[in-house]
This record gives sequence, C-alpha cells and structure tokens, in this order.
Amino acid sequence: MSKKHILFIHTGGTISMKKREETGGVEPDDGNPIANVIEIPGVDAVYTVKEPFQIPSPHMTVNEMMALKKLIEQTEADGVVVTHGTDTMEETAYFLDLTLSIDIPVVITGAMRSSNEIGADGLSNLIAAVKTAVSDQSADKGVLVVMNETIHSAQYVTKAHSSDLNAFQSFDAGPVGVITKTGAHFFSTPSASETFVIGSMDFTIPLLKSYAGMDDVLLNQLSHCDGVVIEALGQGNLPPAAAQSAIRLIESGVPVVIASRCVSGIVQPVYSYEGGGLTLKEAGALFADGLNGQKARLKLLTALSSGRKEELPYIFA
Ligand SMILES: NC(=O)C[C@H](N)C(=O)O
Repeated sequence: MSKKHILFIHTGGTISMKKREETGGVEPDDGNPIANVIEIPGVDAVYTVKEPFQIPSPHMTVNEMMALKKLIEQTEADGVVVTHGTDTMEETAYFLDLTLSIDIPVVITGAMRSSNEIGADGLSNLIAAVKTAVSDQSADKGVLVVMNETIHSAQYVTKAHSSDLNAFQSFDAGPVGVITKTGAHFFSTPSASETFVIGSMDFTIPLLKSYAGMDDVLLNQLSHCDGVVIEALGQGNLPPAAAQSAIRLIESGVPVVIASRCVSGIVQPVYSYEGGGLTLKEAGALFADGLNGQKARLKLLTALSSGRKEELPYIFA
C-alpha cells in the first residue's frame, strides 16, 4: 500500500512559540521546531507543509478561517493536520466542520506550553494528530481536535481550562477517541453536522454573556446587527429588562440566539416567568441546543452567509 500523504497547515499559536528568557514573555518563534517536522517515527507517511499565516489565535478571524477552508479543499492529500493556537481552536474547528464537505480526516492540534518550556506538549500533540489523520477510521467523522492524547469532535469540544495540559473537554458527549502507542482508537462517531455553502461572511453578530441584574444597556445598542447571540442563564433564561430588549430586537427582525452560560447541558424553553426561556421562545428566539455561545455564533454566521435567514427556526430547531 502506498504511503499516506498528510498536509500540515501551520497557523501559529503556542505550539510555534518560545519563551524569551530576557522578558519572560511567550512569543512567536521564527525557528520553531514544529514547522520543520516532516517525519514522524513509526508513521508511514509523506508530508507537505504550508504556512499561510503565523498568528496567535486571539488574532484569528473568519478571513483566516476561510483561507484555511480553501487550502483544505484544494489539497490532494489523504489527511490534513492544522496546528493552531488553543484560545480559539474550537471556533476554527467548528467553522471548518460547518463548511467543509470533504471526507478526508481534518485534525486540529496545538499546545498549552511553548517549545522551550518544561513538559512542552507541542510535539506529542502533533504526533497524536498525525496518528489520527492517517487512520482510516478518522474519515467522515467531521473535523477532529486532538489534544493531550484525546480525540474530540469539533462539535462538542471546548477549551475548559486556561493553562492545564488537559485543557480541552467535550462535556456532555465526551471525547470520541484516544491515541495510544498503536494509533487512534475511536469509541464513538459524532453525529454528522449540517454543511453550509457560504458566501460573504460580512455579518455583525455580537455575543453577550448574561448575569444577575443584567439590564438592557448593551442589548439596546444592537438593532443595527445582523444577529445577536446571548449566553443566557441556566436553561436559557434572562433577567426581565434584558429579555424585554431581546424581544424588541426579535420584533425588529434581528435573529436572537439563546445559548447557556453553563459549561454543560442544553438550553430549553422551560420557564414561563418573565424572561424565562419559554417566553423568549414564544417571542421568536432561536435556541442553540447544546452549543456554547461562540459556536452558536458561528452557526448563525454560516447560516446567514449561506442565505438561509428564513430557515433559521429549522436550523436552530
Ligand atoms: N496555548 C495557546 O496556543 C494559547 C495562545 N494564546 C493562542 O491561542 O495562540
């Protein structure tokens, strides 16, 4: 059997950074060792390397995500490994999951520690990602995130810890597999996510977090927006003043998506007190099910970009 061809796409993040002794700051490293990896012991594959940009992931926008999507769609490789900063990794992974319609494995990885820190995890994460990308079992599973020897679906994974090596969690669904010395082993298959055929991504969609006593000050400023996502309380409830403002937005034609500020669980229209989820749903709010705010925002963005505003109630059913 011929060797698998893996495309590495390096985009930046801590996996390609180094701690500078003089300042103590962690910053991009031109000579970072990850970019030069073109062989993985024990993996029979050939590699192509692309480095379209080198940015920390807080600098990532949908423009870079679109550039990545194009590179992946153009490749003739058997699998793709993207290295990426961890702060927004789940967003790029989910964007690609929503918009790519290819069946080769696409695996995203990064590092929590830069290359010259003790216990640096970049190389081991890269190896684990390659083992996942060369596995026939990884095809048709949507975009996968591999961190800390664990395989997650882009749909469920989130960065749950700011600094731990085990920072990435898939709370309700759980990870879909693990990496061992022999390779990738899956114990579940993520449900297929709908693919959106996107056009322009020029939409303004802010994401707001709710809190006890939230008023209408911010929401009242958002009538010019193409959509608004609110991380509501619990199962999808808002304080009265915020709820009234959200309902005014809906009435003026702005789609409002309700996610939860809880780290796990789903939003549901349960409560009928003022601001309760049932009252929001009856007013036309869209419910994000188990998606967190940042992923609900990308789903709204890609749905609008694909010209499906009228179908939003079905897309967020
Ligand atoms: N661990 C990391 O990669 C964090 C970094 N700030 C980034 O997202 O680029």
